[in-house]
Amino acid sequence: MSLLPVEAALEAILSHIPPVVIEHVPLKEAVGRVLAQDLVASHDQPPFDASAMDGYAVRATDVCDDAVLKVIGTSQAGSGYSGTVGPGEAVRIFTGAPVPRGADTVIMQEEAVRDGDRVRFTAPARPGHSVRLKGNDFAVGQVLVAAGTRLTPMQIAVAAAANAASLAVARRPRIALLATGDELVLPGNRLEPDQIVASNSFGLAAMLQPYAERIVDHGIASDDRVVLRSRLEAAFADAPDILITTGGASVGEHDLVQDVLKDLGVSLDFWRINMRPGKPLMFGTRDKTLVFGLPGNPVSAMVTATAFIKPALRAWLGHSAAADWRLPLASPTPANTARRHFMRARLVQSPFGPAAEPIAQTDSGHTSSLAAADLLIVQPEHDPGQPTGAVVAAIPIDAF
Ligand SMILES: Nc1nc2c(c(=O)[nH]1)N[C@H]1C(S)=C(S)[C@@H](COP(=O)(O)OP(=O)(O)OC[C@H]3O[C@@H](n4cnc5c(N)ncnc54)[C@H](O)[C@@H]3O)O[C@H]1N2
Ligand code: MOO
Repeated sequence: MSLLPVEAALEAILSHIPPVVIEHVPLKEAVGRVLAQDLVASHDQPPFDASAMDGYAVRATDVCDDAVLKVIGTSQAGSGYSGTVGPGEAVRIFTGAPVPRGADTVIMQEEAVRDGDRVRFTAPARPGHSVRLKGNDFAVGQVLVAAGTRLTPMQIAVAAAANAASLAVARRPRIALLATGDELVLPGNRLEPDQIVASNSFGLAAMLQPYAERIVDHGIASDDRVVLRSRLEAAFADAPDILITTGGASVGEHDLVQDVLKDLGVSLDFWRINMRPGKPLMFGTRDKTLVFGLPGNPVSAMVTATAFIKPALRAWLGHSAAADWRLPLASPTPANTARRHFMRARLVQSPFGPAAEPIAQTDSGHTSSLAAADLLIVQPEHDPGQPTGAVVAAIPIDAF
């Protein structure tokens, strides 16, 4: 049976992503959200020519050898000097205060000798020095943060400086999770023989939380058609934007998820994707809900979520596509098969900078090696294997 290339599956998924929906959130809640409209400056910053130092505002041409100027007033932050600095005059000024009319330069107080209302300077005036010109930081109409940016604390600060009390960000999807499998029990229980602790929904919820308005974990459904149907109906009743199942995606008699999703009206593709780990993947839609059926093997579930669901969520939020990293190998990779390999690897510091150290483990049930990984090296189909130092593509596991 021929396997679907990774790109083809991703393209098919992305074709179902709805347009970004804008919502406005207070600045205090905006960090980590994806900006949906350019943040454009509506005022000049600084709004006036401002002093960068505590000192004296002067006309630079007045400050020559032995010149003594008359101090005619004070300009403080929040309370500027309303007059004009004329020839032979200076204004005492503080950091952030408006530079008064007539003055073009500020000389810091360490270079001034004050005597009553007179001041002279021990250093020459440099015209324009220590003056932050109006609009020097940003000017009206300037795009400060582009739509599609995931907001950092620095960008929240510039948005506040630009007088924005709220920001237009992308509405985040509501995500529902359902694990399937008779053998599964929740963490914290005593294990009976044949039981396995359900880990997928926990890993997925943690992975997807930064993208989601809400994640509802619908728990575990047994491999029973009636039970599975009612659990899926309950999950759909909430009208989630995205429903993710894990397990039951393969070809065994107990792999019922596909049938039941179809019974429930999901228009579903069942793909066998040319990748490892993570060959079986279901994708479909029901009304406005996108449905992902991930394989049950824990490494396959997390890797398919990284390769398909994270890009889908970035697109959902209008976030500019994340570029894979390019990193040198810290040790060689073995030859690949015909399937693209998302190879576990550590990020290590080599004498030449960061490098990818491949992890040999490839079992799709081996969770501890995935937990030790920082990266998934994306090894092309049929790759002959690469030597130490070869530059390879890698997905940083913890990146947005
Ligand atoms: N004859 C074939 N068998 C299998 C094929 C195949 O092509 N032909 N594909 C294999 C591949 S590849 C994968 S991946 C798995 C996918 O199987 P399912 O999606 O049906 O997953 P299950 O059988 O339900 O579970 C597999 C494995 O993972 C454990 N599991 C399931 N859910 C969880 C969970 N929530 N938390 C932790 N662990 C979970 C489960 O106990 C099994 O050990 O099929 C292969 N077989
Ligand atoms: O999806 Mo599977 O990982 O190749 O065991």
